[in-house]
Amino acid sequence: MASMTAFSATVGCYFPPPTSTSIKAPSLFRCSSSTPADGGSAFSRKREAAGGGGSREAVVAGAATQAPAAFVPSPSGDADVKSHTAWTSVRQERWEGELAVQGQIPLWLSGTYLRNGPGLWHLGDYNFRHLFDGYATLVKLHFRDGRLVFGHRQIESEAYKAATKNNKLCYREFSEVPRTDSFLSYIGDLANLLSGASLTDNANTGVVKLGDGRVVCLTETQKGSIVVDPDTLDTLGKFEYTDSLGGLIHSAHPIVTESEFLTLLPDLIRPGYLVVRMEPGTNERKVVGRVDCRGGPAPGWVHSFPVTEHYVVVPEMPLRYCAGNLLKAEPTPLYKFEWHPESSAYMHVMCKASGKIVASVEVPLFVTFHFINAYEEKDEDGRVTDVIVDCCEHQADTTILEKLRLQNLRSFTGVDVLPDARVGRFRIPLDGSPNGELDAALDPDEHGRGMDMCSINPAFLGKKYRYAYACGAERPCNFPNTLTKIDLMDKKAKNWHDEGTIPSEPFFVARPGATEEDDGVVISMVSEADGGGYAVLLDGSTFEEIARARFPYGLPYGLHGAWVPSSS
Ligand SMILES: CC(=O)/C=C/C=C(C)/C=C/C1=C(C)CCCC1(C)C
Ligand SMILES: CC(/C=C/C=O)=C\C=C\C=O
Ligand SMILES: [Fe+2]
Repeated sequence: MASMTAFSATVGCYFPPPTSTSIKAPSLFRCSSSTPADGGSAFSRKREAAGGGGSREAVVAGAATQAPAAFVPSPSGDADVKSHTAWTSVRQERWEGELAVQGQIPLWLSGTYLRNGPGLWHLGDYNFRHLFDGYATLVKLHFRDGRLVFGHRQIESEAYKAATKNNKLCYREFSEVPRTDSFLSYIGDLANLLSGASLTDNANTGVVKLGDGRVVCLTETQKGSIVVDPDTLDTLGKFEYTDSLGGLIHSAHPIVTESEFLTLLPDLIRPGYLVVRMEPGTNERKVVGRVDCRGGPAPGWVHSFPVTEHYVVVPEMPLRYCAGNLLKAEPTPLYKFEWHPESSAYMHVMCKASGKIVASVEVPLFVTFHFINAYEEKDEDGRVTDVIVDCCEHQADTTILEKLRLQNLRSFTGVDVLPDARVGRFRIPLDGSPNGELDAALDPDEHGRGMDMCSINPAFLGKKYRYAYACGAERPCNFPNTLTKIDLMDKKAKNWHDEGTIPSEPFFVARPGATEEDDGVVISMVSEADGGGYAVLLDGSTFEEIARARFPYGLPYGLHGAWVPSSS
């Protein structure tokens, strides 16, 4: 599709032609109190020339030009290698406006797609190390009557506000730790470190719509649960858990439906996990049950976990939390985690109704961030014999964590460096057998041996399903760069690819009234190499592109999204 050169001015504002380099915001659209005290000055362009990879203009909204390319040094120190837009900090704190659409947005698509992710990776001249360190950038695509309004805004976590006010890191992020002097001056004493007071609340991983309508941005620290307004993207305040379950961390990916919010609380003191459930309209989690770890000095990392109709599956991955690493100032090779192959890997199956463990099996070693789905398999008498669990599996290789370092992401030279991944399918027997199986659900070459950032039709959560949408690889690459529809029945994949771009997680939205599993659209936001970007809509069934809308400037890579349907 040809790209558009003009943008609509009906909702937001006029964009000057992309060649312009000036940014002048109409005062109407200037940020108000949310603008960091030091405004643009804390984010000087000097850093780009110095190889920072960040690109942050004066903090304005409502007016934009094509983003200037940011320069980062190549591994050899050559300053000519441009940082891909996906790994370049968001250029301004917020923007909102209507986009010109090429193609057809289905008229039934009415609501807001929200996407969250780490979008600001520097403070002044200081550059963060890891993709997961960035301050949260929340993006919306509001669809109505075939039209599209786009907006983005930084989430005003305590960590973000303190960092922008003081122009330095004040809380512990995924890999970044404040320097002792600034840390002590801001936070206080060591007790605050142990109590979790110094942990980040930077809600940069995902966003969920609770059954009661509240929209919450999340990360892996419990304090990083932040309520936002899905229309204005305003930060409304902390989501406070009113129970007394304690703990500091939880899974980044709760299972959220109209009727419940289920999550896992890893217990680092007495290695295990609490499975907890929260009813819509409340802030109180109740314990469903507890799983004790079978191996290792600590629980395995639970970035996500799967459920079936009747069971919660608790994965015990050999990539385990490490309390020692948590306290270290410098990042270790696996950050806050440690790889313990000797501890083996396990899958525990808990009955949702009783909290009882119905199976606990040893499985082959595995590494995953994201479980795709799970379901119960029955025999001819209707008895459940096995639980099937699918995930984006990194071939039991932890190097993917290192590949997500910004320096590595920014230094793609055309050499293929993305480690292989596959759709890993676990079979967990419920007959008391001690072992479960793990195999590829389809030939990984179908999707270029890249596999992550998945979604399914939410009506098939926990049920036998056929289709998954995810990012695969068109090699050579250093990061998944295709949108891929996986057919788990035919064991085939269909791939969409736009050379040089990085698309974010393909998010499936079902057509209201649909009877086929893949009747709907798939939404993704695409970052181009040189400062541009666009939203793309694919038909969920044919996987053909049906619409695209250019952004005024490209956005950094974002992680996970949610759909908030229009209320009328
Ligand atoms: C963005 C993403 O996918 C994961 C983010 C994970 C984060 C921010 C984890 C943070 C943590 C700490 C700040 C200390 C405790 C351990 C851990 C949960 C890893
Ligand atoms: C970006 C990512 C994990 C994000 C967690 O929320 C994984 C990418 C894996 C690449 O193959
Ligand atoms: Fe995730």
